[in-house]
Amino acid sequence: MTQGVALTADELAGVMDRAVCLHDAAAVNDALDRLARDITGQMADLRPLILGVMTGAIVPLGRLLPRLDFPLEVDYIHATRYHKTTTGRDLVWLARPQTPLRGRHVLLVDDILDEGHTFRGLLEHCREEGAMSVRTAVLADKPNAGRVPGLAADFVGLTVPERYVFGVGMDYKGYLRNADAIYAADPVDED
Ligand SMILES: O=P(O)(O)OC[C@H]1O[C@H](OP(=O)(O)OP(=O)(O)O)[C@H](O)[C@@H]1O
Ligand SMILES: Nc1nc2[nH]cnc2c(=O)[nH]1
Repeated sequence: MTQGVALTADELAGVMDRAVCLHDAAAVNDALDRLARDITGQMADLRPLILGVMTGAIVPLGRLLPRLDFPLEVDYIHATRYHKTTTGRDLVWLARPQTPLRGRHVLLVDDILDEGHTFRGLLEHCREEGAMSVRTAVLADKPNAGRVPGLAADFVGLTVPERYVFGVGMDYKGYLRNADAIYAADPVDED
């Protein structure tokens, strides 16, 4: 697998300085509250299996779970197509969930929906494994003309423009997932 570029603290500080804040920490909190309310409304009685899509889901899922006050199980699924870069390629599977999916109501949680190839592959996998239903939740939705036709998330926190975004789980070349707001990288940093 492609390794991330070793960026220095100065280089990362430059990326942050040039970036534009799209959704600040308060807006992200509100979006997580809304997501939790919507998910609860539809899934509270389904004893769902929630699958975090690693690695990006780690922050939004970790913040969503304490907001969900009903019986649920959590596992993870790991597939990547950006490999710590800013350009998507083929979906590479790194881990399949250990929990059997047969007969389960599954909720896939990810940080961002962009072209949709990741969700398409994961939805296919869950259905092949016999899930009774599969829903999708994302913190950030990036509508674009390259989207897999007909693919949309069931639960969306925020919308972002067609820029490379990072923060709240989303990486910039493997870094900055820990930023507590959602930023758009400057075009000079997008290569
Ligand atoms: O809709 P798509 O165009 O398929 O892109 C969305 C996917 O891209 C990112 O994952 P990435 O492959 O970068 O792995 P990561 O979660 O480790 O950052 C993100 O976490 C989504 O899973
Ligand atoms: N971090 C990050 N990951 C993505 N995966 C697909 N699009 C994006 C994006 O804009 N940012």
